[in-house]
Formats: sequence, C-alpha cells, structure tokens
Amino acid sequence: MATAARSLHLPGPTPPKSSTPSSHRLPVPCHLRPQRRRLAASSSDLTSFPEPPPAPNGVYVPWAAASSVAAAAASIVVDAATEAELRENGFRSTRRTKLVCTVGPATCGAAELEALAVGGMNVARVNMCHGDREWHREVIRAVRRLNDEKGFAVAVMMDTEGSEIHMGDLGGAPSAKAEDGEVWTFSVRSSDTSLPDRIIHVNYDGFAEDVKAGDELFADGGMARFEVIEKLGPDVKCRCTDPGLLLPRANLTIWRDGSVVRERNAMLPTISSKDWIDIDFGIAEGVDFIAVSFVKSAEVINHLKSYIAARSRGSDIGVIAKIESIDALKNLEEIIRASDGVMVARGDLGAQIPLEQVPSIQQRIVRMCRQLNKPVIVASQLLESMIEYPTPTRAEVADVSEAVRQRADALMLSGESAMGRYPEKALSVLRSVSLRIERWWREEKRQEALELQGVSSSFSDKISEEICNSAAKMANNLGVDAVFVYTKDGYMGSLLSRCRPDCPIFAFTSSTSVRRRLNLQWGLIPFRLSESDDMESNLNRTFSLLKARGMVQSGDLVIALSDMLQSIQVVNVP
Ligand SMILES: Nc1ncnc2c1ncn2[C@@H]1O[C@H](COP(=O)(O)OP(=O)(O)O)[C@@H](O)[C@H]1O
Ligand SMILES: C=C(OP(=O)(O)O)C(=O)O
Ligand SMILES: [K+]
Ligand SMILES: [Mg+2]
Repeated sequence: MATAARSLHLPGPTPPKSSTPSSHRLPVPCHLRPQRRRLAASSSDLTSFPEPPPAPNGVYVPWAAASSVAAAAASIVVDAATEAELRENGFRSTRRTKLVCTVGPATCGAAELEALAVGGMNVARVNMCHGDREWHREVIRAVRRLNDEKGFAVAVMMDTEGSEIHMGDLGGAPSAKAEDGEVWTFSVRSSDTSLPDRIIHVNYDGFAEDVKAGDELFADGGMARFEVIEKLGPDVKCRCTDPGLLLPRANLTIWRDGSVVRERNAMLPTISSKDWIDIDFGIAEGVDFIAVSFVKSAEVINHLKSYIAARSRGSDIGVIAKIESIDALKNLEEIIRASDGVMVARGDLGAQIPLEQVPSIQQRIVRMCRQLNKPVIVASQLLESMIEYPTPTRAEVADVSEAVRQRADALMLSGESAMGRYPEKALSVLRSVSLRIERWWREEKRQEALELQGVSSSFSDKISEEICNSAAKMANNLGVDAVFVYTKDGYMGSLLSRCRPDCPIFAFTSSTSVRRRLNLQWGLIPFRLSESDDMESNLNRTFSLLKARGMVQSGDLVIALSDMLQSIQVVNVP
C-alpha cells in the first residue's frame, strides 16, 4: 500500500470554495437560498402562507413556502434540509442513509456549516484530537445557532482523543513530506519550541521504551511508513520506507514481525484524564453523541454512561463505540450491546489488522449492529481523494455504494470535510450515491433475507418489537406510502428503522433531543410534535398539519404506530 492522493499538495488555511457546478451537485432548493423570503414566525396557520416561489423544476409545490422558521411556531417541526429533500425527491424517495461530517478548518465558518446543513449533513462531528476547547465550543455553538435560527436539526457528535500514540503539531506546519530513504527522528522530548526539520515529537513517554530496532512505524494508519534504525535515549531514529505526507497529530502504530506491538501502550486507559475533561466540556455544551476512541471493552462504555447519567440530569447523550482496535474486535458483541451506536473506524482499524480483512469486518459489524438494534456509522476514507480533487474515484464510489447496500445507518466524512478542498462536493457525492443505490435496491425489490432476532428484554419492549416487525412487513406487502411512529423516547422509532422498510418512516417525538438523536438512524424522518394521550387526535392533528404543508395528501395510505398505546393502525389520510 503506497501513499494515496494525499501525498499531493494540501490546502492552505482557507481552502478555495468549490464554486464550479458538478454533476453530483443537486440544485440548492430555492427556499434555502440566501435571498429566500422569511415568513412571519407568529403564524400557526400553515395554509395561509403567501404564494410560494416556484420550485427549481418549475413545478408548483405547496410546502415550498412553509419555512421551518415559521413552522417552529406551529405544533409540528421538521428541519429545513429534510423538507427541501422531501420536496426535491418526493417523500417516497427521501434519502434513508444518514450523513456525518467532521468539522475542521475547512468548514468551521458559519457559511460553510450552513452549506453542509443544506447539503444534507445530519450530524456534525468534532474530534477532540485536534484544536482546543475554545475552537470546539465555537463550532458547537455555531451548529446550535444554525438549528435555532435556520430551522435545521443537525446533531453534534464529539470524539474523544483517547490514549493513542500520535505525533506532535509539526511546529505549526500544515504537513510535512517524508521521502523514501530519509532518516527521521521520533522523540519524546518536550516540544514547547518548534523542532528542527525531520524531528517529530511523540506524545507518549513510553514510546522509546516500547520500540526496538527493526520495528515498523506506521504514521496515519500506514499513509507513511518507517523502519526503526536505532534508539538514542529519548530519540528514535527511523528510515522512511514508504513515502507519504505527515499531518499534524497523525497517529503512530508500532509493528513487529507482522503484528501490532502492544506493550506498555496497550495498558493506557481508553478514556484519559484529558478525555474526561473533554467529556465534561461536551456535557456542558450539550452534545448529542460522544464517540469513544479505541474502545477495548464494554466496561468503559458502561462507566461513561453512568458518568453521563450522574452528571447531566435529564439529558440523554448517546455513547458511540469506535471500533478501531484488535481488542474491540475481540469483545465486539458486548461492546455493541453496551453502547448506543457504533462507528466502524476503518482508519485506525486498518492499521491494526491486515487491510484485506477490513471489508468483511465492516460487513460483520454492520449486520451485528442491526441485529442488536444499534445505529452504525461507516467511517474513514470513503472519498479520500476528494481531499484534493473535485471528483471521486470509481473505487470510492463503489465503496460508498457498498456501505449503502449493506444498509448502514450512516456514512461519515473525515478529512474530506474537515480540511479538504471540496467539502460540499464530497457531501453531495455521498448524498447522490446514497439516493441512487437506495432506489436501485427498492426497484430491484432486493429484500435481503436477514432474519431479525429478538432484541428486547422487557415484555413491553417485546410487544413494541413485534409490532414494528409486523408493521414493516405489512408496509412492504401493502405498498403503503409511509409509516408513522409516535415514539416518546425513540425506542420504537429505532425498532422500525431496524426493519429497513421500503417506505419512509415519519417519527414523531415531543423531545428535541430525541429528535436530534433519531437523525443518526436509517430511514427515520424525525419530527417534533407535542403529543396528547389521545392517539386519534394525534393522528388527525398530524394529518392536517402535514396536509397543510403538502407533505401528505388525501388518500395516502399510512401505517401508524404508537409506543404509548402499543397500537398499529392502517389508515387512509382523510
Ligand atoms: N479541529 C480540527 N482542527 C484542525 N484540523 C482538523 C480538525 N479536525 C480535523 N482536522 C484535520 O482533518 C483530518 C481528518 O480528521 P479526523 O479523521 O477526525 O482525524 P484523524 O485523521 O486525526 O484521526 C485530521 O487529520 C486533521 O488534519
Ligand atoms: C474514524 C476514525 O477515528 P479518527 O478519525 O478519530 O482517527 C478512524 O480511525 O477511522
Ligand atoms: K484519533
Ligand atoms: Mg481513529
């Protein structure tokens, strides 16, 4: 594996905006363009809005006028991006696969964040490996502002740094090129001052003790490789064997005789003391998900969950387990059971196991997550070449397609959106490939024969599960237009998503945070709706509100489920 496209030049601090139209880019819906009309936020009568502007294709679409800002005052809320997608694709063809974007220097500005939200970002991810807390605070608040002011419902995910071994900051340089045969020194000396050329600071004090002459050192999951020549106290001299680009704080993996070296570094805690402070920060800033790097066992997930429960009364932060080490693979099932979701972190995983094992392990994790009813994100290098270039490779498109075909809940951009030159284009490639593969799947009627095992522990949850399994089957057999699920805590919504039905799932919840968290789950279109105890009146109110916005029509066939009543109804929209 030689260096990839990364070894070419990298963007400076302000990457050029992608302004050229691309075949992947879908038109920005007119009501989301900057000059769009703002509607009175006080009105709750959605039918009385002024004549909307024509849709881009010239077809009159009634809900084009109903901006989410205005809708916030009414009793049903759906986000601006989803509404635009519903309009663009028709609601049967809305995107089922969710999209996560890592925010970095290329996308931290308000305009760039809004462009990602318009482009379909469901979750914004910040990685505590990089940047300081002040920077992350600004980004998290900018996302919240976007949600509050512009009617999006983007969830925020925060990744812990973890105790991985990584390089220092390269003295402020954006990158450094390691060439074949060059000798580089990796040193644990403190790097308060900028280091001379070809000397790299390593963050882990035990590094010089753990390595031996002859070991291989992988930087950034193998994007550049070195051989250890000799140790001189705190300095480790290495020769570059596979040239590549070194990025600030790139991780380092030590290999000996064909396997990863796990000496003292294997004893480092999964959540370091710096991570705990970052977690406090995340709780204080109200993030929706915390993704734990280098999880080794279920224990750490349980520990973090009880920590969060004790620290943040009433709030419900989802804990995502990043599967990126051999230990995680050993304890896979118990880790998935303990967590609220999983990330297939292929970047680091691919540095710990032979690369050719990554695809089958990805498939195994995706399947197991669906069996255990946990959302799963496929991450890293999906569109790596788009860090540099405006068009993906065919192989990358095939990789994205495969993750969509496996029916993963979500796809993630890392460097492509954090520091690449074409963040919006990369997102639009994920979006258009997802839509196309999902449609192909439905047209071909490829119902996979995945037999779902029972997941619920209590009898009441078991009833919900049976209802969802039956409803999904009925929905496919009857060809209904949508399934509506009234889900207080989101559990029934997730059980329905797990069945991956052909039609879209409208999920109604009264909680803003549940609604944001449902954003990570396949096929769910989350709405906020203040529900009453009376299902009949909930249903009628939903119908009239959605009809007024043109989101359903008289005669549409809907299956409605409620977790309060544990009911299932088949109804025509009156
Ligand atoms: N907050 C940030 N500040 C600066 N650079 C960032 C930030 N977040 C991400 N990046 C850049 O984007 C790249 C990809 O992001 P990510 O996959 O989250 O991290 P990593 O590659 O270190 O595991 C990083 O290597 C880094 O160069
Ligand atoms: C998603 C991953 O984690 P990070 O980007 O934080 O290294 C990965 O390793 O693939
Ligand atoms: K990391
Ligand atoms: Mg990683």
